[in-house]
Amino acid sequence: MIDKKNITGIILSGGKSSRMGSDKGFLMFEGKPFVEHSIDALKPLVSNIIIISNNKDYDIFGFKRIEDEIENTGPLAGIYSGLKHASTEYNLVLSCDIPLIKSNILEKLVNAAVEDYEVIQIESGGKTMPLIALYKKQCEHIFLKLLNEGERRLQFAVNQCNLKNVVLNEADALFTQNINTPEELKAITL
Ligand SMILES: Nc1nc2c(ncn2[C@@H]2O[C@H](COP(=O)(O)OP(=O)(O)OP(=O)(O)O)[C@@H](O)[C@H]2O)c(=O)[nH]1
Repeated sequence: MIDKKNITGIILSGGKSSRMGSDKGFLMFEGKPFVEHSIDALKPLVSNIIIISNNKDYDIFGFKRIEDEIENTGPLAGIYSGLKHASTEYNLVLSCDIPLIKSNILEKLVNAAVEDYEVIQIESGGKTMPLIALYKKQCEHIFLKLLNEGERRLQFAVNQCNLKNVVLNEADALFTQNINTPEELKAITL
């Protein structure tokens, strides 16, 4: 397993949250803001955490916050900013809208990094999840090239890398649910 000193946690907390109507990272679940669930899942596995957001409110969590290098361009640009500022070879990237996430799911990504993959992503219920994934820092170069060409699609960009999927069983898949709408929020808090 990779030593945690070689892994940075990168949390994406930008974007428009247009479907939710308010910044998803600050929605509450089980007494904690969503973003804190991502922070807590990362903590045992990484040596430091960077939050990628233009919202200064995220400074209350006490981690380094990086603003998007390229604004309003979606998660691909957010990951690019994170990888550019990270100083470790490996980087665990998480969105801020997966409040059920747990460290043992992320550990599966770290344990899979035995060969020379550039990206290792979760596959859950037949869906690939590049926002629950381990990225090598070197991906920043291909991502910048694609962004400069006008590319915005994260999965397209990830598919250009040497890629492995870690397939979750049905029980583990529950922990990767992402919450985009008030209805989805209501459903998990019932
Ligand atoms: N730093 C950064 N993060 C982003 C950006 N766009 C989306 N994200 C993050 O990427 C994850 C997935 O975002 P989406 O749900 O696809 O997009 P969104 O803009 O947050 O929400 P919608 O407007 O409802 O699509 C979330 O954690 C967002 O915070 C961006 O431009 N910059």
